[in-house]
Amino acid sequence: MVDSPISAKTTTNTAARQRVFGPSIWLLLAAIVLLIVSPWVLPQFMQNTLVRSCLYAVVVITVDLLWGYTGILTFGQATFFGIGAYATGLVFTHMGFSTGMAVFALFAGIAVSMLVACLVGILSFYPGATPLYASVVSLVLPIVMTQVIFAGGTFTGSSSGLSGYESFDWDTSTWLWVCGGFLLITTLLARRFVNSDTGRLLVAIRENEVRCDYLGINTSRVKILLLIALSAVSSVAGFLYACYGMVVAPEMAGFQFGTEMLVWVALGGRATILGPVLGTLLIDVSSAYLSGDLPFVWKLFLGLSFVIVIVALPKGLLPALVQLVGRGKFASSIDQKSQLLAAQNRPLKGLAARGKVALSVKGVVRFFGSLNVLRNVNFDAKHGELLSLVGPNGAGKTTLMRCISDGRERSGGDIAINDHAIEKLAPFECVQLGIGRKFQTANVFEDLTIFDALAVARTKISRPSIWHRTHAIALSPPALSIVQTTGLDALLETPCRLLSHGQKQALELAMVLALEPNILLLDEPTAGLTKPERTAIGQTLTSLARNHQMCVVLIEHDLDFVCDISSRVIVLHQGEIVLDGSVDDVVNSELVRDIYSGSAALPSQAAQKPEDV
Ligand SMILES: Nc1ncnc2c1ncn2[C@@H]1O[C@H](COP(=O)(O)OP(=O)(O)OP(=O)(O)O)[C@@H](O)[C@H]1O
Repeated sequence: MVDSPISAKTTTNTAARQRVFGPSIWLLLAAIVLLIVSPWVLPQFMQNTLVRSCLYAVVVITVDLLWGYTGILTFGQATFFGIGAYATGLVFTHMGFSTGMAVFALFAGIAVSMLVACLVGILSFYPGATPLYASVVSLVLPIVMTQVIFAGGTFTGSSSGLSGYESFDWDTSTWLWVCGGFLLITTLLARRFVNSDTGRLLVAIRENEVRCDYLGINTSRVKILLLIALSAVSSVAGFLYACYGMVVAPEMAGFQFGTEMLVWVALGGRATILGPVLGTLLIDVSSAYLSGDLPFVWKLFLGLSFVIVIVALPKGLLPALVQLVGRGKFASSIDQKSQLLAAQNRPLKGLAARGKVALSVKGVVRFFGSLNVLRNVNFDAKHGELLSLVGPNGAGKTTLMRCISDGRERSGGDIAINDHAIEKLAPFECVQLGIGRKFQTANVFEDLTIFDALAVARTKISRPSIWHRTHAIALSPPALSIVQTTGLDALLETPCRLLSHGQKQALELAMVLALEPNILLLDEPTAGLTKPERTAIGQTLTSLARNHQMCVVLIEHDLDFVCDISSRVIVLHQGEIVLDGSVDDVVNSELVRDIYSGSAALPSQAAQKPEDV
């Protein structure tokens, strides 16, 4: 049972997972030295400000992970900072201070934050929720939190907050080491995390969540878990803030702070970790010095800088700076060569158990308001069958494919995949039953490389690590064959956005095949391809059906192509199946000719008696 290498470029079968260390070792050493010597070189005021800025920067990292990497625009991270701070303030004020109480306050803050994050996550990311809805929920969260604090009266200190409680008796330099060290460790862990398999998955979700869903990835769960983990980090920052400052106030959990953090992330550079950290330190320290002397001018200056950066440097300051000094793409710190391996002589891991019938469609109907797009569609498809769905524009072919791959799509009827009724299953759950769907227009991850896109496609089969980054993946023979025959294996480090239309189509097909499905749904896979590319795809599809016993269901407008490769053809017209037979049946059908010439009536309509009309 081995995975064999496929080319000179990929001639190794060493460990598939390798460690990733960023190139910023000098930056790290400089930060450590700066942190150690800061009490001797920085004035007291600056040290005080930096303690606060370091804690803010930790929360900003969580905002960057959510917004920059995963595409979740959130105003709510301030709330978790506030919960951590208030848990500490409340415990120290009402129960007294001791080391034991501090540990209790720390864990109480983390627990409450995680609980709130879980509720917010479920509300924001339930299947079908839009990104806008998630942002609105995150907007409401700090407002609710502030109102809860106000309503707490003397218990929470209402609008005045809590102050004057006892805390750790450390000097400023110790606090700076503790909080600076916390920031340093959080930054390193975050860099490591975003360079891991899971970091790559987060970018995929940001780039194309629908594609992830159809790759069998439960994106809602990923986002909820991420939110819960990051709420704990923000809560620890809040705990340290409350211990250090010995004061907590409603503003710490408020909407304004949540919004300011978004500005810091945007200014520093989204999805870079280091950019938002440096941006926060720079802006917060500058604000501490300048906002007292120039309160209005400083705010105006900050607002203007934000607008200018967003317009002129949409990626933020750090990426622009790095580009200026010619270091290429900032975020990329991975120097290992990516490898594709052939998964040979092993049972395919992703392959769902085959049913007696691959696909069963019974009485399926689909309405859009009063528009009846699918009417009582019935057919079965077997493994090893290459079934083409044809019909004029608007016949309902794509709608039927959507109904097969998403249990929530149809208005009525039953569909079973490998003998399992799909009921109301979401697409990622239908994928678990053995289905793979390729969309009409090439649907890949524009910002990922070809290798990364294929690696994301393997998420269902190979659990992504939160620590390591996989640099070698084993593809099933069909997926590998597509990659090799289309030359994508020579372009593994190329970002998908640079690929031609045909290459994107091929990559998407390879991604779907990497799932190791036994039922393949393809919506016009040859659209926009050249003749040789069409021939190559046709040969691959017939081989998938014949040699791998895959059930291939194909929507296609090119009838010559359909006739060349299909073992069976279904003709759909105005949402009804009007013919289900062999290629010869279609070629010789008067009805099909009439349908394509626009003069055919539906059999159900033709069968109607004049008095019924
Ligand atoms: N979300 C929607 N809301 C309303 N009508 C829709 C929706 N999706 C599809 N339709 C309608 O359903 C009908 C069938 O559309 P569908 O895309 O399934 O046809 P098709 O056979 O795949 O066409 P084509 O070959 O042009 O892709 C069309 O009249 C279309 O306008």
